[in-house]
Amino acid sequence: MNPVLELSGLSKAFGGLQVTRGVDLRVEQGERHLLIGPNGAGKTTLFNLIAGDFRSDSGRISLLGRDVTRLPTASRAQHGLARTYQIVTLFGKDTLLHNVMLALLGKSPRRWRHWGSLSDERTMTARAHAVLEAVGLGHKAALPLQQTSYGEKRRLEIAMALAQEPQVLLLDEPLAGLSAEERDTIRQLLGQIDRKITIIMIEHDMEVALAFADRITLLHYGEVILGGTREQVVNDPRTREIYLGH
Ligand SMILES: Nc1ncnc2c1ncn2[C@@H]1O[C@H](COP(=O)(O)OP(=O)(O)OP(=O)(O)O)[C@@H](O)[C@H]1O
Repeated sequence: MNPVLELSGLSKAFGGLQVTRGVDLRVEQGERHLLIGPNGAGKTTLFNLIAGDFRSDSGRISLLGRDVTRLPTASRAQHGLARTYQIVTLFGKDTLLHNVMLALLGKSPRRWRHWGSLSDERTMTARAHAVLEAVGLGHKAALPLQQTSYGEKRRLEIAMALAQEPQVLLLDEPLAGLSAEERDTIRQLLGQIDRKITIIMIEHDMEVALAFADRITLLHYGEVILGGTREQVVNDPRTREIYLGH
């Protein structure tokens, strides 16, 4: 099978600090792939390289069989990649509905024009409502975002990424800072995402993350230490030594 995402020899340094070291990674269609590693291992940097927020110094990124190494972030999104960020990056004064509509517009070529016809607008509004319903926020559509809880914002972020109908979704610590109840809501939400969408996730909550993952890659000092099935990586002594044991 062809991988949906393939990284070959990817490297990145910030000044003298080498944070990504010759990373090779293959992710197959529909896979739930977990990136683990101690703080500072370079996980978020790898997401930034994949999404195009940072430019790699060397190596190659192939998305759905296409070389996207030199493409800007927006083009990668057009080619099927969506991500959420570790820090909530939404428009606080705007309603939940408008936030989702902005995400929908981000995917649409209409973005750079004015609104199209009234029926276009109706379709867009209906889709935004459907996306909010899917993450259990339908009843809050008209509320300004700043009146929602942190957990709801994190759910909205996932909704906005899904609204773009990605083929590959990057989730950066979707459970960070959430209560046990909110974590459970996100866990269920993640479990409901269509298997056609490939997901790569960074997450430190091992209980949820391990239940979710098919395959795991362990990073340390920017380098892939090992990758394999969940069982292979969990049972490897290096995982305990470098990550789980700390
Ligand atoms: N824009 C930047 N400029 C300089 N150094 C950076 C930049 N972004 C990340 N780094 C450094 O790169 C290293 C890896 O950081 P990164 O955030 O990728 O790690 P991480 O594995 O995601 O960590 P965490 O689990 O704490 O989120 C760190 O030493 C960090 O300080």
